[in-house]
Amino acid sequence: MLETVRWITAEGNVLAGFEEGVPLLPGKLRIIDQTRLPQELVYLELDDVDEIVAAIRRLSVRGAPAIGCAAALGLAACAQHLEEKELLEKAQEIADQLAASRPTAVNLFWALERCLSHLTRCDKATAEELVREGLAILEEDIQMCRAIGSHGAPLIKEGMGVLTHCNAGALATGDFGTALSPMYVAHTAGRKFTVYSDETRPLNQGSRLTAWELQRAGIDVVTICDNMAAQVMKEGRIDLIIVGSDRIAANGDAANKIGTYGLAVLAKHHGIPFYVAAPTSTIDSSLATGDLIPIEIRDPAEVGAAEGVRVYNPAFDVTPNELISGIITEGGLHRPPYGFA
Ligand SMILES: CSC[C@H]1O[C@H](OP(=O)(O)O)[C@H](O)[C@@H]1O
Repeated sequence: MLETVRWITAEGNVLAGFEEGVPLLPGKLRIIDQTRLPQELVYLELDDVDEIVAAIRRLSVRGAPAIGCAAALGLAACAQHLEEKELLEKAQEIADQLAASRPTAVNLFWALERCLSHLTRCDKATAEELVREGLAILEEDIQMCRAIGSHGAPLIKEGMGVLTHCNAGALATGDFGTALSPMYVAHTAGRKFTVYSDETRPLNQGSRLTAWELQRAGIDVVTICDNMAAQVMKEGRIDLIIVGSDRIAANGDAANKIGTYGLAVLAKHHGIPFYVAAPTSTIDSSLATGDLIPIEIRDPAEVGAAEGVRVYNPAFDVTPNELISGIITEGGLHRPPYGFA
């Protein structure tokens, strides 16, 4: 278990789901600061919207489901400082600030919208109601990730080499992860396999986070540089690829960390099955195709180029549905043609 996103009450109760009788306010959004991993496991406890936005922007908390969970509980943490009479109006303003933190992961917008609409349906709009809804979103995410694990685990056979990109593990979700969840389930079932984890430049979520997660779990993991993936496939070391996603369009086109599209093209060339794992909260049915998915362009400084040299730093790319062998959600393994109405 990794307490990526939790609610911590003033009494120090760490909550993933709602517990009757536990005082919810005053409380704070508690996250693992992923910028400090793998050297240090440090928690941040936040209840200020500017600090929460900054934490999402610098990837202290990251990964589509984790960002959604953090935004929901972050909204609640900020709302507890509001007067009840102004809560509905100010909660919308806080949600707008949180929504402006990153553009690609649809879970961010889905979670905020769900919390605000919950508030309008309540007899009385209170911060405690926002905590309850945020904890419901978190608990549902954890269960969705567990279900993804059970649906995806049969793909991982004894002795396989499994390649993954970036981090779509427990750290990117409420717990268990999406792409890594089938690996955890297969490992628990006693199957032996090796995970090849792309370092995933420029922020190295793979070498820093995925390798750390899998090593902690006792799963055999090999870190490779991104530019080694083709050779590793050519050498026959990879039997299966499973990646996460930040937003999936109605036709199954999937946005994920930059470099994923290239892996899908290589997988096609080498005849390697390529799967995307994501909860249905990552599906954006309002977008017909993946070219409509907004792609975050991040700070050039992250790339570490020579002073004064121009840098292009898109954080995501889109894999067309025809390159995706299957999409694993909590509802099961979807095969093409995809149609997420
Ligand atoms: C389970 S969503 C994980 C997804 O999010 C990551 O992006 P970032 O690290 O920038 O938040 C990456 O695309 C992962 O596959």
